[in-house]
Amino acid sequence: MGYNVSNKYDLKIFLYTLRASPPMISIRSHKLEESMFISFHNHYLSENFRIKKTKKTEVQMSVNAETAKILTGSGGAVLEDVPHLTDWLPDLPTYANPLKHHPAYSAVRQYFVENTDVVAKDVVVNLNTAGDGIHFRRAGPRDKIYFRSEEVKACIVTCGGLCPGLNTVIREIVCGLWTQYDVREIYGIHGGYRGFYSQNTTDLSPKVVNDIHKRGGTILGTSRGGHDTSKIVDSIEDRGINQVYIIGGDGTQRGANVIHEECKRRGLKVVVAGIPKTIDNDIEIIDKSFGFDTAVEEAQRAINAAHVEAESTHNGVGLVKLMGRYSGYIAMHATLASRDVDLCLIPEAPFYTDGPGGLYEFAKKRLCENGHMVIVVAEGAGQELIAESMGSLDKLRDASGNRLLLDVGLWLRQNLKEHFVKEFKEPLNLKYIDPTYMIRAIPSNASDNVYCTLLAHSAIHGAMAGYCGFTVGPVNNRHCYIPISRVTATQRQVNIADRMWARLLSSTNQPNFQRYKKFMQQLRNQNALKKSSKIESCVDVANSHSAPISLSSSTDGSGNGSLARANETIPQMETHGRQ
Ligand SMILES: Nc1ncnc2c1ncn2[C@@H]1O[C@H](COP(=O)(O)OP(=O)(O)O)[C@@H](O)[C@H]1O
Ligand SMILES: O=P(O)(O)OC[C@H]1O[C@](O)(COP(=O)(O)O)[C@@H](O)[C@@H]1O
Ligand SMILES: [Mg+2]
Repeated sequence: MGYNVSNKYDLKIFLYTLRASPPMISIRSHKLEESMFISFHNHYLSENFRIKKTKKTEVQMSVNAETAKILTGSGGAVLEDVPHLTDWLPDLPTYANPLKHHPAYSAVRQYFVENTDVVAKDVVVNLNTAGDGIHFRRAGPRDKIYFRSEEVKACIVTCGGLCPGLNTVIREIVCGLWTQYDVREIYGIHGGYRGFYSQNTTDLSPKVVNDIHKRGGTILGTSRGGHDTSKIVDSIEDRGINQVYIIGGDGTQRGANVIHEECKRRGLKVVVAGIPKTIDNDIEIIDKSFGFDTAVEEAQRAINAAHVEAESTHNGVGLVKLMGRYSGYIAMHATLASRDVDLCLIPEAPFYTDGPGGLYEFAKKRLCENGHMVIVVAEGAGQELIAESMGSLDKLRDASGNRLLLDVGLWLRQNLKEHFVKEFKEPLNLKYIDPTYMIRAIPSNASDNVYCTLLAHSAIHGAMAGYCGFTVGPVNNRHCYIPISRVTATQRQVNIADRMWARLLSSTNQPNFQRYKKFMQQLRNQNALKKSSKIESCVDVANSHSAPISLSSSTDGSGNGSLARANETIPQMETHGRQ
């Protein structure tokens, strides 16, 4: 079915018709301008809405009614809703929320959240179109719930990498269920998703979790990989679990969504509630992830140490590597907070080393001016540059399928040192600090603890109210239930065209590496040239039956292992590969 729209108002009318529509509807517009297209795109981009520019003057918008649960209010607000148990169990009985009689909460004037309360995804809007755009269901306790206290059998699992605050979330889910909803059966699943297959679980009660928020890590253990949907749901069914709280990052949330879908397919009265965890702050839609503040704060200690070391010696360079696989938020915020950093490198902002506007030139200038400098690098920065300068390396993956990174910290350390000796005849006093795991293995700070409490409480209120397949989190400072597929559809990254990155550039005065594309092209051309000449020499080597050359890592002056130098590595790898 096709709809023609020429402006946002037409679109609104179109949205009213969605609920009665077939799975896929397309709309075309011949009048949409670029700015309107971008605005549509920002408002509606998700698994539920797809927007494609098919021709220069034509935009096609489709709504995937199979995944979407889209509601429109009489004022024109669009709600991207989360699933509810009644979607597949329409006759479930409801019960009065016991919080009505809770002594602590009885003082709250408007305690229960109305079902019509929604939170706008975008708070900065155009005066003429205010109220348009996507909204999410506001989190919080409902007056009617879908579980009796004695019926609830809840479990909690933590998956993926560590993050400060995991224990606080566990603690607050347990204490919240126990004290607010009188739930007594709460189980801890051991070691991530694979823990569902093992026999053992831990009985959780306020007594067991009382002081766990003071410890880093997760008392339940965690893991990567090992997700088998049907085995997990079998285990949920066998144990009679009806509330599953899943704490983890993007991978974990994807896993949670398929568990939810399978529970729904089997017609089970089981809610799956996701609590987003990521130290990298790379989960879309929500304002910020828990543990991020703590990590940025802890990173200050490493940056301070790097600064002290650097300014105490001649040509002192402090190099700090921080976490951030695809998103450089920790590095960016740690740099902005510190003010001692001269150069911040993140995955979203490519850099290059040699020539005008490059890193070496900048480092030389900064050392001449100040005598020292501090560099902060996110672990995912410069991956393309390193891979190209070292020759193509295997793209290894961890058990969850995440790409394993080339070590940008070691690479920078070695290349900076070598370059300064070779080109400027000046040795650097470079101190490399790698606190990556130290910033995520600590307990959460005070503000993260409060944040974790809100997340946990929002999750239990949502589960008791029968919502499921949701991720909980603050959107514009208001906690919401967001469809899981919405937060996993894309990954949040630092927008280098945004004011925050501009603030960083103006505080460090670092170059913006505008010649990056040109530099990479030159590097590729050089490598291609080397490759063709090496193939010729390899043929000679093979003909003369010489011994194979093995690929080994070189050592630096102090005997520490280090990465092989780029222009030495390439011929060695190729010669070895051809034997
Ligand atoms: N697409 C997916 N479908 C199902 N499970 C997944 C998916 N991606 C990751 N997982 C599971 O989620 C867990 C955590 O994923 P991982 O990527 O390691 O960490 P994080 O959740 O922190 O991003 C692992 O057990 C992994 O098997
Ligand atoms: O060594 P591990 O446990 O695989 O963790 C390394 C990765 O974990 C992270 O902290 C984020 O992991 P998650 O995807 O689990 O949130 C990255 O910054 C880092 O690359
Ligand atoms: Mg992840």
